[in-house]
Amino acid sequence: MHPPGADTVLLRHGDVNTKSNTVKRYMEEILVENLEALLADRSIPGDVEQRWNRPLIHTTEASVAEATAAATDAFGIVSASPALVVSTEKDRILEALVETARERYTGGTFAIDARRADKTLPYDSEDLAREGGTAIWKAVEDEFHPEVDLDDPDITFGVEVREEFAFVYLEHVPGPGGLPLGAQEPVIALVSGGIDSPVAAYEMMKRGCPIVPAYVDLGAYGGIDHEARAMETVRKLSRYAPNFDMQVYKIPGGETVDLLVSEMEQGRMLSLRRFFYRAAETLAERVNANGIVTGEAVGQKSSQTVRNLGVTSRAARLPIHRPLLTLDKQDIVARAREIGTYTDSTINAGCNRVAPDRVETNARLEPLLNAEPEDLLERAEEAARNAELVEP
Ligand SMILES: Nc1ncnc2c1ncn2[C@@H]1O[C@H](COP(=O)(O)OP(=O)(O)OP(=O)(O)O)[C@@H](O)[C@H]1O
Repeated sequence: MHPPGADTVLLRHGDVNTKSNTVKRYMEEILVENLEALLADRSIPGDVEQRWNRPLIHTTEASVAEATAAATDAFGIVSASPALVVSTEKDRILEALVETARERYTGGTFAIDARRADKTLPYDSEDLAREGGTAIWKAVEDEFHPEVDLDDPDITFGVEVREEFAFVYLEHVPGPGGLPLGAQEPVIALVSGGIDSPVAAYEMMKRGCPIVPAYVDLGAYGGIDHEARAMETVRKLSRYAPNFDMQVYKIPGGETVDLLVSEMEQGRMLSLRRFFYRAAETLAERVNANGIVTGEAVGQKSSQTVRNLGVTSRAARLPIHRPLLTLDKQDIVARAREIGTYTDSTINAGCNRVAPDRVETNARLEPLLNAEPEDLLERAEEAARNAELVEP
């Protein structure tokens, strides 16, 4: 809900504010580019203005809700408020509060949340809260029984007074927080189309890392549905990053999977992980990426016991980032729903089909190396060199 006449979106960032001025300016520039790309991608009219601490989107009242929704998909944005912009004169602000209350207040408790960045003005935020509260009260008391509740109001009238303008708004729509996408170096995201890996990729994007998606084609153990699902999740992630290339590297792994299934029993899932990591590392060298991200979480699967993660991780020298490491499955599912990558049907394909009846939970490196094909890692390197780029 926004005040009548609201045609501006007031944006707040969080971690960007903790940076030195030079870094902050750099990150704000990236943020503005990303916001512009999100608006353009969704055909929402609007100009983004880079402002110290509070970027703004100037749009139309008809598009202000859509612009707010797009802005709260931008990594780095903590919250956004569709706002009416008025001059910093106190009377003009009170008038805007009254107009907003007349149009939007429908009874119940209310509060005013007033902030003033410009300390040279002849009034302070307490004056605004007190006089604004009285003005709203008078404007609606004939029709309703207004009541002030500062702790848990039904409606909050926000006022933020900055150097040149004051903003009046009714909501703080939460954004993802984090850092603007592109503020960090890219990482290879191993995506399987399951529930976990898209969430893990999203979490790295949230910290500013562009992702280079990589899907390992498991041959007969994967199949067209498996691949289609992986591509679908990348498409969903790309909605958050319209100005970043999200083509998928498809790494051929079918022959190696067949070999692992025919030659190994207990440790085969671990050797398959080693194949993934080494292939991802080789791809990282090829595309100048600086890490690998997976959707693994401690103990979620037998290949994800701490011992097994320790053993399999030795296949790569690059760091393997596991942003879901300590999350419970239900939290990951909730996150997947929030970001739109959740899929509720399961297909019997991918790693589940490769898993042997008796799984290894307590691997040791030496016996695993002795059991797996001698050229496993060379195969992974070659597969990564042969990876083809496909449109998700
Ligand atoms: N075919 C694949 N291509 C690329 N990466 C994969 C593939 N299969 C698995 N991975 C990566 O390995 C991780 C562990 O896979 P696994 O199937 O054991 O676990 P998971 O927790 O069920 O993951 P997901 O839900 O993402 O499939 C995945 O999160 C993903 O990062």
